[in-house]
Amino acid sequence: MPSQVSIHPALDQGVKPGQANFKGGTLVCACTDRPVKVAIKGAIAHNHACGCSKCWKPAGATFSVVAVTSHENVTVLENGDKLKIVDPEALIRRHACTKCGVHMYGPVERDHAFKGLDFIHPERFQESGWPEPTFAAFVSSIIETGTPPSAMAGVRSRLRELHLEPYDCLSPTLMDVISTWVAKKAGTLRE
Ligand SMILES: N[C@@H](CCC(=O)N[C@@H](CSCO)C(=O)NCC(=O)O)C(=O)O
Ligand SMILES: [Zn+2]
Ligand SMILES: [Zn+2]
Repeated sequence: MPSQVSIHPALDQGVKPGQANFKGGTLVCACTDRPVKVAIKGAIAHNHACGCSKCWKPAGATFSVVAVTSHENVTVLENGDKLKIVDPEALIRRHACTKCGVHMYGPVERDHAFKGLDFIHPERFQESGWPEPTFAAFVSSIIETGTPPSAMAGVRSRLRELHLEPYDCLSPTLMDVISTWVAKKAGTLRE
């Protein structure tokens, strides 16, 4: 009997594997009139489901689907006048469509392990074949947007069923990248 817990409309029927040779495409917002279009010329990485309150999610989703790409891969193609930065002080400077609310790209410009990367939502690619999410991040954060703590065991169990290992921050790989960067900057790690 499949679980009734909903993670994201694009994942609830099973996570569809992407194509290894996916090299980008065009992200399109949800507007029917003058949609914002953003070209991503290159691979995307670290695709994951994110439970944080800041990432854009479609209606009905508990988690977002979010990945990174190099900033140099990102070009606004059409209707960029509709974009506005959600929170200029945030690490991820999410550029959202002011009409439909979809976040189109979010560069990290600050001195940080992720500097030079942009966060994007692969479900907005007009092309298919983007690499599937491989883990779930900030799972406990869904409580902040209204999921009752009593539902968390079911959510984590459903994520594991979908092969999206749940973490309450980022994946160990990404947390190691951040800590390595911090340690090198502090001079506690020299390798
Ligand atoms: N509990 C908070 C967590 C918000 C948070 O730290 N989000 C992460 C992950 S976003 C994509 O994986 C983050 O790095 N945020 C940086 C930023 O938002 O600028 C909440 O739910 O709000
Ligand atoms: Zn829009
Ligand atoms: Zn997030």
